[in-house]
Amino acid sequence: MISLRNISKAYPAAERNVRALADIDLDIVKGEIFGIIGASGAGKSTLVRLINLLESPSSGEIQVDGRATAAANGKELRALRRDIGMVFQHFNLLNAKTVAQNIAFPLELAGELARPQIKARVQELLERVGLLDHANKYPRQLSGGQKQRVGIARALAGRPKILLSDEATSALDPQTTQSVLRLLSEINRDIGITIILITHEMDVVRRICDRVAVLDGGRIVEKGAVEEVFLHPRHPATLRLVRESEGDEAENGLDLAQAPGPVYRFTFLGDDTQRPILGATAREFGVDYSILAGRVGHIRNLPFAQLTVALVGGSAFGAVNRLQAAGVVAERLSDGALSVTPRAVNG
Ligand SMILES: Nc1ncnc2c1ncn2[C@@H]1O[C@H](COP(=O)(O)OP(=O)(O)OP(=O)(O)O)[C@@H](O)[C@H]1O
Repeated sequence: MISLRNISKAYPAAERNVRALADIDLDIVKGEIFGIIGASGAGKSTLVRLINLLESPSSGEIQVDGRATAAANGKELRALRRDIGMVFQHFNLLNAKTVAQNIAFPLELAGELARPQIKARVQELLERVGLLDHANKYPRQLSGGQKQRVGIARALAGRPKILLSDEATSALDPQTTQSVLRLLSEINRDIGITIILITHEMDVVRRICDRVAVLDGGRIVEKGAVEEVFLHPRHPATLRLVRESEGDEAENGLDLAQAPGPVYRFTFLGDDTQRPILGATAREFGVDYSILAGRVGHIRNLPFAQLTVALVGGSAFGAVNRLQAAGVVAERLSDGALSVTPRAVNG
């Protein structure tokens, strides 16, 4: 759908060039929701300007739908840009136009549809984003969430192949954020549009993304299925973003040397969270366990539970093996060595 091959971007500066992005390789697949997450200054905005073809990379190649963008002339570039609908953090609505006029605006600019067709399309989009009753209001009469729904409808107006959302929920409160994310997820499901979601919040990624790439210092430091990256972060930048989203300092302050036995982190995903497997295994192998830290929640609609426990007495080895055989991911945290048994996840 869209691929970035060995992309670097440097900005000229007085002393030496600022390198905003380096060695970026990404393949975003048709129909997926792909998250790009990074802290402030990681290079997200630069990446957005490259993906929406407003700037070109210093080196490397960007392809949209198999078409190389570098060689595109003015007309081709405009056509490629129209394949990408943009949703902005601060909505970027025209204040002097109504909701319906804002949504119609890109269609009028494109000049391909007659007035009645535009009207029908706007109506369809208003319904899609739940704003039928607000068509004639002006942006100042809308809540933040409603403004973003207008932004989403406008981005979809020209039937783009990709929706590029740049911090679309960053200006919204948590509840409104959830409803906007739900809308994006429904749109992805219903019309199969590819969504690229740029954010600094792991929570946004956890709620709706299929895959994620973590940007740090202009490089991708980790990428994969959200289940894998969120539950088993390997890079310190990813760990920081996960901890930030969870407000979870528990494992941070853990003194492994003080634990009553070897410490493991067990991860249960999907149906495994419903099975009483931990207690049954502990009984079978005569192992006691004390819970030192934990988190439970959902990744998209998939439940997960992650428990950090010290195993005491009995056959810890046998118990861990049994859990692993049952599909539980076990990571040993004590003795300095972290051994991970990766779980098979989609993607
Ligand atoms: N036009 C520019 N000229 C010079 N340097 C730039 C330019 N745009 C970005 N940079 C530099 O590139 C790096 C990445 O910036 P970018 O704005 O892409 O990060 P970001 O992840 O979007 O940050 P934020 O979340 O704070 O907006 C920074 O060091 C920034 O100072």
